[in-house]
Amino acid sequence: MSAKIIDGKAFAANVRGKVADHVAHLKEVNGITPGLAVVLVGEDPASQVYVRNKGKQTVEVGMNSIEHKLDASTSEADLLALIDQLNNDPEVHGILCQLPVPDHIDADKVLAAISPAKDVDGFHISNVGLLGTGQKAMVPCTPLGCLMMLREEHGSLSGLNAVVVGRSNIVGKPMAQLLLRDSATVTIAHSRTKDIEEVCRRADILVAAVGRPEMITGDWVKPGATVIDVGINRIPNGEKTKLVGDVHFDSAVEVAGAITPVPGGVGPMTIACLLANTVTACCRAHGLEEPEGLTA
Ligand SMILES: Nc1nc2c(c(=O)[nH]1)N[C@@H](CN(C=O)c1ccc(C(=O)N[C@@H](CCC(=O)O)C(=O)O)cc1)CN2
Repeated sequence: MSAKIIDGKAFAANVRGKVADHVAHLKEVNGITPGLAVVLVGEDPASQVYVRNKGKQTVEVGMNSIEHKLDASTSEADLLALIDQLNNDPEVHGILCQLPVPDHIDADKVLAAISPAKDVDGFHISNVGLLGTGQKAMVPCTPLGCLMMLREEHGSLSGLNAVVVGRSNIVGKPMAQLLLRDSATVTIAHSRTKDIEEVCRRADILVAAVGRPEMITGDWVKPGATVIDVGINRIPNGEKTKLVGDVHFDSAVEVAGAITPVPGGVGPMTIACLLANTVTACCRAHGLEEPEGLTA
């Protein structure tokens, strides 16, 4: 039997709708318009597309979009000065620096310079610590999107066996923390994990965030499991290229109970959750009630 396909595009549209409703409420009742500042350094083509989409969707939900596109040769000091300026701008509620940054810039330094309260990517060490200790944090967008889809699929995640394949700071580790927070039994698997196929086969929830095209095949999947594919890999396809996940979709779809496709699964949720985090940051900054269903 074929799995249910989780429609990330539709899910993301729904999240954006909720964000837009809350933004309208903030404007009408409180006279506040949330503002998101996005900083891009250099001309990486994929980053340019992501930043363009972030700006477009920010405006579509009624928020202010502030874009800073800097030359690839921008010095680290100049970038840090810009972040300092944005940290001190009361019109800016969320700040992010698009990753990756050019090699001469230390990404960790940049992330540490963003005010934790405006860190809508949830990458600042303070937010990492708050999430890890179960406190109110800004949560990284991609794992937050995965969590929203899993909650919708399962209701409660309590007691379910969740396996996260991948241990990156941006996806794998925060994903594991979020699953733990929802009382799942969590395993993080990675390139050194012994019998990784067997570990994956025990998962009721399998999150693939390893960055290796189609590594996880159907025989790694427990029948009926929910498979969330975070991978975005461009591979050759004849004369052209195509986008695939970390999961071999055609075999996994025959075994799983529900599965996210690539494209159109987790990806669209990343920007939707960025907008959700921005409205959350704005509410927190002004001591206002946070929107329901848009945070972890
Ligand atoms: N500061 C940040 N940098 C990066 C992040 C991030 O969350 N914060 N994540 C990625 C890039 N990213 C957003 O920034 C992102 C990636 C993918 C998608 C998406 O919608 N993907 C589509 C396919 C797109 C395509 O055709 O290429 C999908 O999966 O359906 C949105 C946002 C790295 N940098």
